[in-house]
Formats: sequence, C-alpha cells, structure tokens
Amino acid sequence: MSYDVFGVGNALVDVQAKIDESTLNRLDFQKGVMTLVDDEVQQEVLTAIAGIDVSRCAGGSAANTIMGIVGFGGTASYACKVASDEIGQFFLQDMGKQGITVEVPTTEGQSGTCVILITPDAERTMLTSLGVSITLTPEDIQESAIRQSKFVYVEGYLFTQEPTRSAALKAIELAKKHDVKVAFTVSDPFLIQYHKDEFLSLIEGPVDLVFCNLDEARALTGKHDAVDCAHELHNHAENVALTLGGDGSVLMHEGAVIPIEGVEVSPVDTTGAGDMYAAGILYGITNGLTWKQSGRLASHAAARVVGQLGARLAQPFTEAEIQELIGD
Ligand SMILES: Nc1ncnc2c1ncn2[C@@H]1O[C@H](COP(=O)(O)OP(=O)(O)OP(=O)(O)O)[C@@H](O)[C@H]1O
Ligand SMILES: O=C(O)C[C@@H](O)[C@H](O)C(=O)CO
Repeated sequence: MSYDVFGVGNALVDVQAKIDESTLNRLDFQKGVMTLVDDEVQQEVLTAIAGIDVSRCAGGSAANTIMGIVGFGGTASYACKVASDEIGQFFLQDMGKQGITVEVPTTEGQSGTCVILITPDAERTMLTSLGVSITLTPEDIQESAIRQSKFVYVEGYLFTQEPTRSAALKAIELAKKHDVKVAFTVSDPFLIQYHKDEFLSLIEGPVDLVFCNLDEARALTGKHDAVDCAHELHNHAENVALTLGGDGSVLMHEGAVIPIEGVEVSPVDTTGAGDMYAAGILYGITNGLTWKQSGRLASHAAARVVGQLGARLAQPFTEAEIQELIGD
C-alpha cells in the first residue's frame, strides 16, 4: 500500500461542547488555546459541564489532517498510541470508518482526550489530557509505510516530551533516508516558548514544508508583517504555508509569494481550521495540483470547517466540487 501522507501525532478523542462565556469564565482556562491538563482536571471539567450536550469524535491535530486528506480522496496512514480502553477503541473505530488503519499496537492505560469548549464567538478552548498518547516511541514508526509515502507530516505537539519527540525525529529521519518529503506544523504558539531553537533547526534542516499561523510565524521570526514572516521562513524552508485566519493565507514556493484569499463564512466553531487547511494543501500537492490550486482547496475546506461544529467535515467535498474549486 502506498500513501500520499504518513502522519505522526497524538491520538485524542475530542469531546465537544457548546458553552456560554460565563461558564468558560467560571472554569478559568485561557481562552482560544490548548491547555494540557491531567485526567483529574479533565473529569472535573466534564462534571462542570454535565447536562450540556456533547459530541465525540476521533481527533488530535495531525489525525484531523490525515482524516481530511482521506476525505478528499487521498490516501494516508497514521502513527499514534491509544490504550485498549473504551476511548481507545472508539478512536480506532472512528478512524477505521474512514479507512485509516493505525498499525501501532495498543497499550495499557488511559487514552488521550481533548475537551473542546466552543463559545458563541466560535472560538475554541481546548483542554487536553494526553494519556498514553505520550508513550509513542521511535519503535512505533514503521519504516515500510514511510518508504511508500510521498510526505511525512509531523505535529509540533509531539515535541513537548519524550518519547514522542524521538518518535517524531525518527519519522523525519526515515523520511529523509527514503527521499520522502517532510511537512511540519508548529501546532500552537505556546510551544515556541520552549522549543523555538529546535523548531528553527528543523525548518532550516529536514523540513520541506512548514505550516504555521501568524502568531506562530511572528514568534519564530521576530517579524510582524505576514509577508515578511513568510519570506523569512522561506529563507530556510523550501515551502511555507502561513495561515491568517479569516484573512486567508500565504504560500511560499520557489521564491514566489502565493496569496490565497479567505472564503467568507459565518463562523460557528474554529476547531480544526488549521488542520483542515493542512489537509487541503497536502492532498493537493501530492495529487498533482499546483500550489495555488491546493491553496484554494485548503481555504474553502477550512472555511467549511469553521462554518460548522467540529473538526471533521459534516459535508465532505465531492469530486465535482473539488474540480470546480481549484479552477485553472
Ligand atoms: N473566520 C474564518 N473564516 C474563513 N476562513 C477561516 C476563518 N478562520 C480560519 N479560516 C481558514 O482556516 C485557515 C487556518 O486558520 P488559522 O490561521 O486561524 O489557523 P490556526 O490558528 O492553525 O487554526 P486552528 O488552530 O483554530 O485550527 C485560514 O488560513 C483560513 O483559510
Ligand atoms: O487546533 C484545533 O483547532 C483542533 C485540533 O488541532 C485539536 O488538536 C484537536 O482536534 C484536539 O483533539
């Protein structure tokens, strides 16, 4: 089996709940970002929102991107770690329904979860209990699958601890060994505080395509203007995808700035916008689309995710829609 993309990342089951501002204030977590919590805190939050309708689905940043790629008609594999508990079984089944098999064996313990609190302004505040997700090791990275992939996609979240950091580095090393391209997402601005030097050396080194949003690009480059940030990153990385929320994105490829317009939508929930954007780009460039066409597809898909609840497209794109979107 060959793959467009081999992803490596956390395995989380997302628990999504729409809450009001006052409930979020009471819970007192930093709005709009991801906070790592232990399972005890996670359970307290779930108790605090008991009575509110929640929905569950397989999630995690790179997992969302992998599901997006397959949703467009691409092929992908995913390396991550879940436990053999109910949450882990749910994760594997949900991925399996979309044709994504996780080859990594399950382990003892508790699977990871992410409680996503969505406020009426469409902002998402995430509380992540990583569980056994943080036990993914370099031995879990399958060389044979990487060898048969066009791209390896690694999420920055893996760099927060060992052994996931080593697992990510192993995937990158194997990609380079087999001439497979490497894409990397910075994942969250908070990571740059701790991992700026390592991320910069990856971008200057093995990474062929870097994804980041404007906050992350500013923190990495020290520049302010989006195009300046993109140029600075492109001095080191062959390809750059810099996302600008509702204002669209900027791609850098072969020295050229490729601006991609945002698509207007009434925002419902921004969860997974960046993940779906990455899915559009990776699907596009591994399936013969130009960077501009890939950008258009990514922008439309990310906007569709923002206009609905959850990181997974409730209404996937048809082949005809994709053709129409990418234009000439
Ligand atoms: N309000 C919006 N309206 C339309 N498109 C949007 C909106 N917000 C985000 N997008 C689309 O999603 C892409 C990614 O958004 P953003 O720059 O916020 O990344 P991000 O911070 O990684 O997202 P997130 O972490 O919320 O998934 C944008 O480039 C754009 O195409
Ligand atoms: O960043 C987001 O908006 C969503 C995902 O990246 C997130 O990691 C998730 O789905 C949590 O499981």
